[in-house]
Amino acid sequence: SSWWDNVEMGPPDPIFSLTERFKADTHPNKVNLGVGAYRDDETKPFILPSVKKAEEKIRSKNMDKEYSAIAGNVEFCKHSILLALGEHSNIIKEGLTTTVQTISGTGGLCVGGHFFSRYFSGNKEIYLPIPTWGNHTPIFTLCGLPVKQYRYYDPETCGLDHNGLLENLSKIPDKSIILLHACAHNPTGVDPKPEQWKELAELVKKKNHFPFFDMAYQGFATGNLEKDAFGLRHFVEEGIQLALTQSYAKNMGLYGERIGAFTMVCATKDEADRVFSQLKRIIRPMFSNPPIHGARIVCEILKDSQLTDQWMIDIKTMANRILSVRQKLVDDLKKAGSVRNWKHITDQIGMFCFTGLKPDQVEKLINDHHIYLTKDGRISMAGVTSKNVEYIAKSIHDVSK
Ligand SMILES: Cc1[nH+]cc(COP(=O)(O)O)c(/C=N/[C@@H](CC(=O)O)C(=O)O)c1O
Repeated sequence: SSWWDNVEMGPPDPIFSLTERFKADTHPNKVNLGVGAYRDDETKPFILPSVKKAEEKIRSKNMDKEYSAIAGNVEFCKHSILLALGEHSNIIKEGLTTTVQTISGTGGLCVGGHFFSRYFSGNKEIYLPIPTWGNHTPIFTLCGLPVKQYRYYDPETCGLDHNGLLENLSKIPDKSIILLHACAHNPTGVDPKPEQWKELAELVKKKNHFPFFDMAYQGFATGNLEKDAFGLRHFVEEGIQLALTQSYAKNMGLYGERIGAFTMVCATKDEADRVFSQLKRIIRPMFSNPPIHGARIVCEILKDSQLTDQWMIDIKTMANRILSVRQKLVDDLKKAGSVRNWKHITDQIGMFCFTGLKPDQVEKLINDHHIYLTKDGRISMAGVTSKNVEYIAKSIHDVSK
């Protein structure tokens, strides 16, 4: 027998395996609506003009390749929490937040998950929305945090199950950890409205739950950084302590640079210092210190108002293209003869659309029409362009009539 006889073949990742299947497909009309990565109208990856300018500046500085600090680039961490909470945030001024640089959003969730698993004194279970991003459960399971679920999406209305959400979170044990998508919920594209965020904050305060915000799409949902951070900032204004991860993969197109941040909002400066010291003790054995290039790009953009303005334009370019193809897809579905109600395609926001297609219909889309999407019927709107939208509409109509 050999050493690794006991190792079974693992199942393919639901999201990343789609890209592999798409690449292997030679059909001329193939379309990739799988991974949540922005594509321009030519289905090409998009390097933001603001990122190109930032990299030119970095290149001209001939910077070294020395190790980053364990907690990452200090300037990057400062800019990140200011971006999330706003320039006028009191808790930042009072030193109540502590931020570390992480391996993108996934890394932030993992560092945070390990911290909760090691130190949380409340109900050590993390509640994830139904449905949620496919990697949330594996991440927190890896961290040794038991995963539970709370009602979030209403398949009947293709909208938020607001009453179910409140009722569910009022019934679970006090002081539970609640994972919240800050904006552009993945996979449903359904976000709470401001009034619903306010009701949720009331409940969280009453139950003394601990929110863990996952903000992987700030700016991408509505094209507006402040609007997309409404829920997060309202919770902070209500005095709720919380954890936050940020990712620059989508809103700066820095997917492969793996640049993100984890922040803990604390009760006192002293608590923030102690939490910071223990976050570093999780990071050091995990990846020692984070990559330098992505942090430098983010710093160049966020510290220079001209580059920040350009970034705002770039974000609007992406958000607006996605908004336009949402409408076009609904129009083309009608043209194709579909009589179903596809209103949710334009009601939903951010990168994804939760079509409501069932697994057998998804399989037909992949096998008969060479259109790749995840089993749960999620499509990444970024893969839809003015050139393939009619084909996609006809194909969806064909499998759903
Ligand atoms: C909600 C959410 N949180 C965190 C991440 C992590 O992204 P990172 O690149 O680690 O910063 C993603 C990525 N989602 C897309 C890509 C992926 O699955 O990794 C997706 O859902 O397609 C999310 O959708």
